[in-house]
Amino acid sequence: MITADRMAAVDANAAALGIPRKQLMESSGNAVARVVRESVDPGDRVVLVCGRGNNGGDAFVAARFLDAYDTETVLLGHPERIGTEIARENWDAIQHAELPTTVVGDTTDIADLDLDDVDLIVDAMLGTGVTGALREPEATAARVINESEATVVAVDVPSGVDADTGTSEGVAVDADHVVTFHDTKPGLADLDAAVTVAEIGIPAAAERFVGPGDLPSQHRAAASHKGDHGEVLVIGGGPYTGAPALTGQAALRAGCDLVHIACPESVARDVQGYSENLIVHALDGERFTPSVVEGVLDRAVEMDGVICGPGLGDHAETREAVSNFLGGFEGRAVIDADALGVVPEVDTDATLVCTPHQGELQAMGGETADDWEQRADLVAEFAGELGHTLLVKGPYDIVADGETTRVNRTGTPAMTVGGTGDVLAGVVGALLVATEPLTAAAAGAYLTGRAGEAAADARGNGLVATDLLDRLSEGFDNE
Ligand SMILES: NC(=O)C1=CN([C@@H]2O[C@H](COP(=O)(O)OP(=O)(O)OC[C@H]3O[C@@H](n4cnc5c(N)ncnc54)[C@H](OP(=O)(O)O)[C@@H]3O)[C@@H](O)[C@H]2O)[C@@H](O)CC1
Ligand SMILES: Nc1ncnc2c1ncn2[C@@H]1O[C@H](COP(=O)(O)OP(=O)(O)O)[C@@H](O)[C@H]1O
Ligand SMILES: [K+]
Repeated sequence: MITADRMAAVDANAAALGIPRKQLMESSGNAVARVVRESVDPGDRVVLVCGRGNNGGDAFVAARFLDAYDTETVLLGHPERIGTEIARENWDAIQHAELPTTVVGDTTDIADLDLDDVDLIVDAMLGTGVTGALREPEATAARVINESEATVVAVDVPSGVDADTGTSEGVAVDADHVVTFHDTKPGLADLDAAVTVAEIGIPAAAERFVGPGDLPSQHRAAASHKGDHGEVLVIGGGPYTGAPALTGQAALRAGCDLVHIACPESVARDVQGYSENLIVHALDGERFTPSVVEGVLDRAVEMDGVICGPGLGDHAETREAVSNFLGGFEGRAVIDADALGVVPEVDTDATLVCTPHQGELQAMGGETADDWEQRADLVAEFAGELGHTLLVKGPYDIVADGETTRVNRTGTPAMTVGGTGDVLAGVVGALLVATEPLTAAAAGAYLTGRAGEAAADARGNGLVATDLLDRLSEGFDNE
């Protein structure tokens, strides 16, 4: 079962693996033709009613595999308005091959569409790209299709039906058979139609490994204003000063508008000294202690997200302070480094993403394995028990929430240098502001690894964590 959004992401991941969309379209069209051939006899009349998107593109391909039949490929709308290059190329191919086609909307009107003596209609007007009720001429075409005696084979989804919900806002094609691709869609379950799930050559890797399709959109409304894109609080520092500053700057580089650092006054000036981009709030004392938790909670509740842990140190007072903080916090937080040990013991209403390396995972009570597939199963199980999302760092990062597991392969051994985990925590914290935990963790691991690769290209094993900061925003240019 796969949703339309997830299908689009998997599509993009397949392309990044070297399986271009046009190849997927070829496989889809071939699969449709195979089902059509099982439903008609040679010489039967087959009409393919096509839209201007890739759903139509699938049928332009299918037409090439149905040359033995009396086919007619009908395009609703002018070829100039075909919306994608791969659909356009497949339309041009059947034109050059002189397969019979009709264009509706210019000279021919949809009402002239004669489907009376047709044996089989391929419904390729709309698939997962439908928005709202069918407009014209698709709506009339759907009615003409439904009134005909022909067998109706729908491409991917019956036109007008929402692939995720199975409902339609207006008229929808009533199909006898649906040929859907790669995996079934939630909206097909209750349809009164036979459903064929066709493999179209998308490898499991496109779903399992994090890819460009898993990155949240970087689109921003022109009318955005300060703070719209995230205000986060880093709770860190104590013995260490670099870690919270790395985390805070990484959160900015991952798109946050405002980053606050709550750190002990003993290191506040040092942390502020790293960057004017950070807003530093000094906490009484030399480490994070229960006495300042109340004030930190008051600030945290104003934020879109929190990153707790970088450089906190593991003093007993600090562990108690983290425990008290999580006991009172109900928002979204990344928990990293020395704060991780507290998570299994504390009862919190917060939505957490924990980012342990394998040693920290074991200290939390989790199990690990050298083989990443075994590790993935162990981490998924532990995430389920914890009730939080885990990002277990390593050569392959394992991201799991107990329901879904993704594996991130980006990164380089040059990233074992200190501070890269602090950068990762900042990236995940920034994404967690506006993205679901699993997606934020998967995308954070992917982007941090990509930045590490870019840094290693330039500096080899001499890369340092700050090299990643400049390269983070480069990774966001997903297509
Ligand atoms: N891995 C995969 O997923 C693969 C997917 N593949 C195939 O791609 C399909 C998705 O393609 P897609 O994204 O181009 O969208 P699609 O369904 O053709 O519709 C877009 C068109 O519909 C139109 N339109 C929209 N709403 C409308 C309305 N209410 N009433 C009327 N028109 C409306 C819209 O017009 P516009 O709004 O742009 O003017 C645009 O022209 C998918 O279902 C599968 O078949 C395969 O090739 C292989 C692998
Ligand atoms: N051997 C490796 N190969 C690829 N990426 C790695 C490797 N070791 C660590 N990384 C990456 O470096 C980042 C920080 O991981 P790690 O060094 O374990 O964290 P920390 O800095 O907290 O110890 C993660 O994004 C991880 O994927
Ligand atoms: K369709």
